[in-house]
Amino acid sequence: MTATAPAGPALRAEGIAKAFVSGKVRTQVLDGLSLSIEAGELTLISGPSGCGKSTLLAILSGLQKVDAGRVIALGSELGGLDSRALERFRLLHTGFVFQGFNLFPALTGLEQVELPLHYLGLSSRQARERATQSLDEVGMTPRMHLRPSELSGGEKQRVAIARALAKQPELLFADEPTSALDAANGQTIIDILHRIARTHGTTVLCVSHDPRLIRHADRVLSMEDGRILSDRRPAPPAATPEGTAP
Ligand SMILES: Nc1ncnc2c1ncn2[C@@H]1O[C@H](COP(=O)(O)OP(=O)(O)OP(=O)(O)O)[C@@H](O)[C@H]1O
Repeated sequence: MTATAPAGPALRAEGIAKAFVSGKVRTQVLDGLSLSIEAGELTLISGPSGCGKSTLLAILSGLQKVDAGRVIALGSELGGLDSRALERFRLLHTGFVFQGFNLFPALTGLEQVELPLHYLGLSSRQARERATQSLDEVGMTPRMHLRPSELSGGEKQRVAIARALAKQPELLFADEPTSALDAANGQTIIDILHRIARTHGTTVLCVSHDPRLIRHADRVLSMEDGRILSDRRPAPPAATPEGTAP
């Protein structure tokens, strides 16, 4: 399977629907939602709790299946891939950053980042090179030999971002990446995500309540009740004089 750089949007959803059934209760989370996500941009999906943001992200990243509609990622229709091909697509082309970091307690930062690179078939030397480069990019070189229990929340999230980044994915998904962090650490994570979109041309799709993210996003989609209510492009943050807080 190949996923060539698409001429159009990096990600497209067409009329997607998703419901969850628990006992006799059926919750229609998404009902005919369509959107296009442009390549190389940081797109933020915001909206109140329970409106379906995480479900949408899980569907667009191939983690969950739709009941109806289509998702086209990098030119491949995800619904047309069998589970093996879908797994391979996710391995080769996507990275995921979670609110709770999802790091292995027993592994150092460097080992966490190297692990998926072995699955990609890189040699130990190549994996080490790429992992150290990614950790350097998120400012974690001095602490890359520490385990999660020895790292702050912000540092753990930076390791998780380095792990996603080291795969050099075209698509990077982030689900509430700053919600477990204080203001300063949250800001660092936002800056890193923004820089990844800018310097690597990665398509970054981020779900968040965090209003600080809005002015750093190229585009903000506001969701409510499983629908996109607004689609806007915030003005880029104004340059601040050196030494003043942004
Ligand atoms: N696996 C599931 N089984 C049953 N219901 C689910 C499941 N996953 C999500 N839901 C329901 O779907 C709705 C949307 O959930 P989702 O997590 O997508 O919302 P969200 O906008 O990301 O919320 P939050 O901002 O609080 O994380 C909620 O009512 C939730 O309870």
